[in-house]
Amino acid sequence: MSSPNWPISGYTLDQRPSAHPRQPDLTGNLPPWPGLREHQTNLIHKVFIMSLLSKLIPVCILLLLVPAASHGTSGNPPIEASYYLLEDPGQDLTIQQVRQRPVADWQPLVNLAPNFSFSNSRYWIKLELTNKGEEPRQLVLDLEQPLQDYIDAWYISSAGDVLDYWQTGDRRPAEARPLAYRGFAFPLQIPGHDARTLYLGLDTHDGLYDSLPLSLTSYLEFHNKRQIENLWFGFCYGAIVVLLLYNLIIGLVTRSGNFLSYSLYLAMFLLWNLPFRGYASYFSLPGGTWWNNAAVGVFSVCLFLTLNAFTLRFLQLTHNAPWLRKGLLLACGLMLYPLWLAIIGVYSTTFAVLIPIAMINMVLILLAATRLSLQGNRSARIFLLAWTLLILSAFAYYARVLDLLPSTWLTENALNIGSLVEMLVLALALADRIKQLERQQLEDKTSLIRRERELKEELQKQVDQQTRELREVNRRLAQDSVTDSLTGLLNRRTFLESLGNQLKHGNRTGCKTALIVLDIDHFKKVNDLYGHPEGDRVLQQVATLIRKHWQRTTDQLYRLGGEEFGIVVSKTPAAYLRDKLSSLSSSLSESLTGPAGERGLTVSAGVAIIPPDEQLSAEQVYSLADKALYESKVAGRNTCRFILPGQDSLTEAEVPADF
Ligand SMILES: Nc1nc2c(ncn2[C@@H]2O[C@H](COP(=O)(O)OP(=O)(O)OP(=O)(O)O)[C@@H](O)[C@H]2O)c(=O)[nH]1
Repeated sequence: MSSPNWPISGYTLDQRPSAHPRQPDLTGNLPPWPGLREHQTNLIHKVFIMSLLSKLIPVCILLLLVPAASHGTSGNPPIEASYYLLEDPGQDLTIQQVRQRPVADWQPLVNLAPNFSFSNSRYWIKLELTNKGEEPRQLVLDLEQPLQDYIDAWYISSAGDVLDYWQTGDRRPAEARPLAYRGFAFPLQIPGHDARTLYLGLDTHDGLYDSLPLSLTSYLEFHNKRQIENLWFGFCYGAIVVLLLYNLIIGLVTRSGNFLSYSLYLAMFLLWNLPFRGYASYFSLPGGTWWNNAAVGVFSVCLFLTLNAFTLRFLQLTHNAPWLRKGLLLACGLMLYPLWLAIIGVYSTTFAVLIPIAMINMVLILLAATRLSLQGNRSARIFLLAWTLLILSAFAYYARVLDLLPSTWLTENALNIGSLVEMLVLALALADRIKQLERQQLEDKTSLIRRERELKEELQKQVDQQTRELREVNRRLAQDSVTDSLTGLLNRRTFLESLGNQLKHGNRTGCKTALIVLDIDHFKKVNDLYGHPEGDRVLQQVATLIRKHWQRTTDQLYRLGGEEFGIVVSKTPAAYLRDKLSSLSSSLSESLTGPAGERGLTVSAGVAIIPPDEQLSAEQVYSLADKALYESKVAGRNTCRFILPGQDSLTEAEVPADF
């Protein structure tokens, strides 16, 4: 494989070019460098766009198989490279002064990923290269930090001539970059058995440095690494875009706040990550350098705001952990200040304020997820897993930067992998939440059906019970409507109807029917002498005695009104009735006593006996009995008269024995 010829231009320090010119090489031939650069640009663009669209899993598998590009040079014989660092607190050293500084002022740079963090100093890095071999070598010094604001680079020959000079950095136009690359890479050619020195002057907009990982590789290694890196980033971004669209569509269709806030979080991640990783520099917007720097701060804040919105909804903190919810809302409020700082372009202070708030914010989120996980919340456990994976990947990434872990493909891309896995696990958590909701809905529905059935059964029981009670009430009402409340005997309401029925029954069956009408003698006196309540008591006593004497189920006992009682009997001979009445009369005279114990209350009776062939109405029969009663009263009371239809009444003695 042939390597491109690299230019060696003979600029002196006084002939510093404003850009990096391409001059004929030592043999007088024009090098292919500018064309190569365009070729690289096109290639990287194509690869980036294609990989964004492709999102193919096999690419990922392929990447897993590719070993990481090693730091330093490869091949034989070796290139000797020494790094030195010089701090310029006053920012007033010129390149001439820097070059003249004694060796003792330079500190060997042991860690090839120095991080000056918040500092207003200017820093100088000197790279001394020696080619021990005979062949010329084409190398690239890769400064994999897309956010470095200003970089001035001088490439000096062993004779002290300036061979190349670049002014670049993310606050300078992307076209000024030595290589079309999201970071900053400096092409360095060194002839055989010769030495070169590269000076890098590093400065910031307002005093914030990020880690500056330096690596020296051959051009081919650099090129391969960048291609793979772009494929990998394209895959990650593509996957996130797919996730974003998928969740956004679900969120819009279902109007679910969980999906919408998660989509917003993904969108903010993309908007933050593109400038943060240096890919935004590919999009040549007017004022792009300003936008890219502002976007890192603005979308960092937006990332946390949308993350909090998602966390609040997903973990249902309003209900599950109200005080952590308040904490996150407070963090959101505080973040508005760095958001404003980022918008007005105060870059360093933006992050000086944002970083502590963001750290507290993350602790609150982890606290909430841990707390709910310990309470058995399944969604919180998946959420916690997602964040744990991201944090582990961040540790792996920074451990590599600090040389605590070896530089492998995995550790170099740990942050990307972690972010992607975190988002996938969060998407899984959302899917799981839907499953849980469905299960919950099914359980709710089942329990609702069960409860409905129970309620129906309960209602049916109540209806049955109330129906029974209603029937009982109706029965009692019906009973009460035909019962005399004082004596408990049947009242006059159904008397005539029942007597009529009995007469018809006697007609049909050939049985005699008898109606006895009893009346207490001189009852008025009882009331007058002892009072109405005592009169009531006497009426009850009479009713009790009547019940005792007439116990057959077919006997119908009535209180016809006042002190008058009626007894309807069937199939009973007159002699038997006479004996019964005689017994009743004796019992009455013995039992009916006044309050002072005096005896002598008597009753008179009239008995109408109706043979079965008689067609008399109930009224006629009652008139007959009443007539007989009247005759008893006229006869002096305390006696009984029997009467048959169409005949005169008979005394007890006149009643024939076989009648
Ligand atoms: N304590 C009480 N008295 C009643 C009730 N119904 C009617 N009486 C009374 O019964 C008495 C009936 O009086 P009368 O019709 O003159 O009959 P009597 O006094 O029994 O006289 P003779 O029937 O002719 O023997 C009246 O004083 C009525 O007020 C009742 O439910 N309770």
